[in-house]
Amino acid sequence: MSGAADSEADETLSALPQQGEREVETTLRPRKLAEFVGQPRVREQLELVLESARRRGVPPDHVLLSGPPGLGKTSLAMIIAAELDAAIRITSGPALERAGDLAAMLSNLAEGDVLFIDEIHRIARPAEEMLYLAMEDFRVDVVVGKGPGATSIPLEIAPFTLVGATTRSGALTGPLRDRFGFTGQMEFYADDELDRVVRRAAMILGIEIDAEGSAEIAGRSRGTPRIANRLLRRVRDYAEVRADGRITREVTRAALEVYDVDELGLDRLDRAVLGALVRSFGGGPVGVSTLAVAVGEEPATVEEVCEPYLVRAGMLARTPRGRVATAGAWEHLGLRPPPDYGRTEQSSLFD
Ligand SMILES: Nc1ncnc2c1ncn2[C@@H]1O[C@H](COP(=O)(O)OP(=O)(O)OP(=O)(O)O)[C@@H](O)[C@H]1O
Ligand SMILES: [Mg+2]
Repeated sequence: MSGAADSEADETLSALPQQGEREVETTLRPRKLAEFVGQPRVREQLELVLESARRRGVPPDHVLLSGPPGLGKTSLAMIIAAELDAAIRITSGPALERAGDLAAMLSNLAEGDVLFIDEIHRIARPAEEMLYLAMEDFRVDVVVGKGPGATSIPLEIAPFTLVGATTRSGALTGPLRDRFGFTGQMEFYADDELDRVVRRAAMILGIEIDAEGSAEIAGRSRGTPRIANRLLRRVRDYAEVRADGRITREVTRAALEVYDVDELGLDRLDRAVLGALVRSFGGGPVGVSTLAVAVGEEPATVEEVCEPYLVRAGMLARTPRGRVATAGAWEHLGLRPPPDYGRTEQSSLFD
């Protein structure tokens, strides 16, 4: 496999948004809860939260949306605002470096607005502390002046609903987490749900696709709508250039062969992680930082982007002592696990 093919596959399968993808993502974003495919639990819970608030005529409790990239957290945040007929103000944890930035946003909110903070686990400490009071009492303390003469002026803000999104709810501090009235835990999508995502996107983009074609794309999308939509566009390219424009199973298979997407939808990084785990560490257990160094990646990327799907695909187990490859991982790499594998130290770790 050449390096170029590697990086291409990498981008095709990354759950993170790629350059220039924002626009098409906006086109494909569901606008209403009813249009939002999958996540039946979160959807039902949210429906109740929103409907009850609507009936009482108050802004709903603050909502935290948690889950791996590309599962629809931003889409849901916008849907929440749309369902409430409310304006949405959008910012992100890294953008709120100074408490003053947050104070300005908060004091500009109108009653019932939705404030969406993406990557809320990356919010700086002073802004986070300001958020506590804002979430609880709809108040901010603005500090005026410096040194001994500084005074703090309490400022009322309009009742609003905070929607936070995070790929790492574990990285949130307890006090912040406790101030959300509802946490929606986003799960990976089932194949039939992704199939609906693909068919919906094909319709919006005017792509002709048959049932087998969309099922094939769905099955290789790592449980992630963002990847499903991206694979659809890459298969569309192939269909237009090398076939008659229509997406069938054969066209999909041939296209994904070109893009180096395997049947499980694993990408270069996934395979590198599994490969290192199996070949360099005998299947583990090994710490995530060590594993990340072995594949030349940030531990956070391995942990947040790569691992959740490997765990779900039954390739990797997270244990208190480190990461462990399952027998299935060896087999997926075309290797045979050692004869006693799974019956020795690792087996007790799978529990
Ligand atoms: N339930 C869904 N139904 C249809 N399309 C969806 C759904 N969820 C996500 N998508 C599609 O996937 C794309 C990515 O979703 P979104 O940006 O909401 O994910 P995210 O969880 O916010 O990702 P990140 O963690 O990277 O911010 C959207 O543009 C949308 O087209
Ligand atoms: Mg998002």
